[in-house]
Amino acid sequence: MQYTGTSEPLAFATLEAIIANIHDTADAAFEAALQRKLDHLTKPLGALGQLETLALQLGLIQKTLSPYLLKPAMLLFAGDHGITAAGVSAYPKDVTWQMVENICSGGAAISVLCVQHDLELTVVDAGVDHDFDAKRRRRFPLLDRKMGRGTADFSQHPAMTTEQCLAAIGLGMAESEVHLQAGANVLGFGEMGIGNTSSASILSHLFTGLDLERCTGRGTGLSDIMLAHKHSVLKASLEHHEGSHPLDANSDPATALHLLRYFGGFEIAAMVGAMLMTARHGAVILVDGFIATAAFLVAQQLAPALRGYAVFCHSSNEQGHQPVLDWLNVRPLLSLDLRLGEGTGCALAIPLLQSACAIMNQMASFDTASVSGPA
Ligand SMILES: Cc1cc2ncn([C@H]3O[C@H](COP(=O)(O)O)[C@@H](O)[C@H]3O)c2cc1C
Ligand SMILES: O=C(O)c1cccnc1
Repeated sequence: MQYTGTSEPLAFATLEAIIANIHDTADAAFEAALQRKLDHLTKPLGALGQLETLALQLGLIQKTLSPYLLKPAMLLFAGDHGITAAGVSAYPKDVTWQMVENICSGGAAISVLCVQHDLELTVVDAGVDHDFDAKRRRRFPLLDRKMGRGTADFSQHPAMTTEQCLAAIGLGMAESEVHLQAGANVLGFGEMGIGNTSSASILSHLFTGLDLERCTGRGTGLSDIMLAHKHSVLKASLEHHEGSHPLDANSDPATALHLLRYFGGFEIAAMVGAMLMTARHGAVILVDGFIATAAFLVAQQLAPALRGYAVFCHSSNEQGHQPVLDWLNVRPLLSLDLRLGEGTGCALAIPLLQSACAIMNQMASFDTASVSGPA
């Protein structure tokens, strides 16, 4: 594939190489072996429902009949969004950096859930418009990897330059690789960035073909009037850039990158890279809510084999998430009416992954337990 206009051919070549090394998890013979093992466990056929589907997926990813979780970790990418100037969020932009500090101090939902579920949490400043105090002692590490001080306002300009977009993808790859090389075989990705449901709405619309209106929700809690305003801003932004990008998001990888650059964010691009690298290492990708799913749509367009590695953790209450999940034809593990992001759905799904492994590794079979199988 060719991506014209980049001054970083090396980064793009690296991206291509990583994509080329994401192997399809599909393996009919091995899947049959996993299914046989599940069917011989002491329970009626299929009685553990979605847990069985999950166990099977983990087995296929790890190519083992005895899947396991190793060093599960959460990477949370933060970035600011120029589109906030158009009044698309119920909260001020400063909440991004304030929440980054709160997350690192242990006070945010994701901080608490990571402690509860024994997940290593790393926060990455991918482009927050704030000078963090590098000397401050924090409970969770904050990595300074700024790609800029917030993206450009995409109602006027592309959100990122090509270089920034590729660099942000590279950042996500590098930070996830740190954990993958240390042995982690499951990574969850969170985000913090006031205004980022706007990016996610446009990307969801472009990559699925669902109506923009269906993909545009209240985010942090917009009123009806503010929601209508957000929709009109997003619609006008698309019209403003019409002609500068191909209409069909699914035509080729270069187009996918182009659209990510125009309407994405630093933290979303970093998630794209992190998801790709995780699959490249044969590890499990935990997909959180609406924003993470938008990143997944981009990443999947770049590497269709990514799909097999992704566990969709929950269905967000953000309008647009369930339709996108339906479009992807995936069934998420949880439905808790969350609408937060931060990776909270990933953390909450961890016990289910542990249970899926436990049934495969610890349940008796009809033979070993001398229990009669189906009549
Ligand atoms: C206090 C607070 C904590 C959050 N944690 C995640 N988000 C979530 O809300 C933001 C997206 O919504 P919108 O597009 O409407 O701005 C993102 O930062 C997302 O992570 C939060 C939002 C707030 C206000
Ligand atoms: O589902 C999400 O990821 C989400 C929803 C609302 C606000 N922030 C994130």
